[in-house]
Amino acid sequence: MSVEPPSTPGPEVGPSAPGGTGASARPGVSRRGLLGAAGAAGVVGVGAGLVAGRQLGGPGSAVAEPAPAPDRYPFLGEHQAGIVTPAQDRLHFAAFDMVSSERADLISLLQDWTAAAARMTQGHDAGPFGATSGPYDAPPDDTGEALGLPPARLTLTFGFGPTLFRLAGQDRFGLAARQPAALQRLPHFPGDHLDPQRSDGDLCVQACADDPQVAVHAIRNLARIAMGRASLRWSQLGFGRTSSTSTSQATPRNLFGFKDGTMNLKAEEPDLLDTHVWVRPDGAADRWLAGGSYLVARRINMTIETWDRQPLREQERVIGRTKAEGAPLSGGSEFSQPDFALQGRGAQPLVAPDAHIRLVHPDQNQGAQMLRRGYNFVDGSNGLGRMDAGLFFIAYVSDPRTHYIPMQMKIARGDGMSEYLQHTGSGLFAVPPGVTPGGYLGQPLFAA
Ligand SMILES: C=CC1=C(C)c2cc3[nH]c(cc4nc(cc5[nH]c(cc1n2)c(C)c5CCC(=O)O)C(CCC(=O)O)=C4C)c(C)c3C=C
Ligand SMILES: [Fe+2]
Repeated sequence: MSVEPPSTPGPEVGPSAPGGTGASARPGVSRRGLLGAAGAAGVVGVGAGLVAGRQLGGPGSAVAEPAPAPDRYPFLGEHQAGIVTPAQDRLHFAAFDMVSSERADLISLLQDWTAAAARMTQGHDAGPFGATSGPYDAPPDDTGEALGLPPARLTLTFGFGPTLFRLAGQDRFGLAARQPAALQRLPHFPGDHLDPQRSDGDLCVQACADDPQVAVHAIRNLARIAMGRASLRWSQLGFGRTSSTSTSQATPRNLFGFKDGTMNLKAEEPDLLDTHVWVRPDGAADRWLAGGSYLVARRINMTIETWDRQPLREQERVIGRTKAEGAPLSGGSEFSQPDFALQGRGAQPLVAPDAHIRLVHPDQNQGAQMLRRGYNFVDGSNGLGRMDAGLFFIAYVSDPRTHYIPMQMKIARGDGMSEYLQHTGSGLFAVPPGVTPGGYLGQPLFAA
């Protein structure tokens, strides 16, 4: 893995650079850079890279340090990190609206976000000076609450909403001709109770980490950097992952108490990811999205108090799986394929006709699969003794028209689980491919 050295100061700062002796320099050591050595070489605005490879015992020692579990993921790559990356435990998801209508501001924002994301995902402060260095009479280029914290496997995944391309018929940034046909506001589904203040947005950022403070720090600093160009529209915290995205992970549980993520697409299935997650462009409009994906976000409230009063038999009937092991009610163990034809007493199907796993199974959806990456949330209580709780559903798909919308319509119309759900937020975003060395997020979108 390549690593990033502490950044060199910009020329505008001169003697107040970190470690400098200028009268306006702040005392103190520049930041998390002490902890985070690995990095993001070659990214716009970020310094050149070094090669990692610490050895125990110093030069000449024959004993190589055992490879530690990675505490950070590379920022550069063919695809953005945070999609097939093993799902971390915490989420801070944010949607932004552009407040500037200048194309140059959008591009400079994406460049600045690229540089900051490359730094923060490697455990560094958001800017080259850090929270406690730099000009004493200027705001620090990092907010400071992640000082001393490890990278915590932070990933930052960026997306573009339909309104970035066209808003009220207006081509705001000269991008209208590049709006993919699939990138439209999601349709209204039966039972939707969407809050506009928790929906849509020009841009989105999914911050995932194993430490909530690291995820929040990242979003906060991206919002700070965006000031004057984009502003926060809405955001959502998640405290526990509800899916596995790698066979190396145990299946977690959602707030209904059931294992969630058993049949999810996994990083170890590249052929299926090519078919169901990564975009295959079908024309000039979406060519820039090759290697990218679509992110579906749905804030789904779960009436857990009502659910908790249901007998175990009913809970298992609604899901179609056992609560203990997560095995299909047709038999077998967690990873067994359900047998939807198998009947029990009274010739009733063992997996009920309106069971969730029957309705969402690929066989019932023209083979469509998705990579789910959702999180449990509790946003306090409503004053009537009920928690504002649920599942912040995130899914990555190659085309929402075939891989999300028909399935969601089916759930909304006929899934026994819908009785316990209310969709309160929604968004669809095109997720550009990963950043190449020297490039910036979404750069192919702006290419001539
Ligand atoms: C439109 C897509 C889906 C929504 C919305 C959705 C909401 C939702 N799901 C659960 C709980 C479980 N879902 C499970 C499996 C599952 N769910 C979807 C899609 C949506 N779920 C798919 C595609 C699958 C996998 C189907 C398959 O390939 O066989 C499961 C079973 C365990 C698992 O396979 O992950 C559970 C449990 C909740 C609570 C929820 C909304 C709050
Ligand atoms: Fe589901």
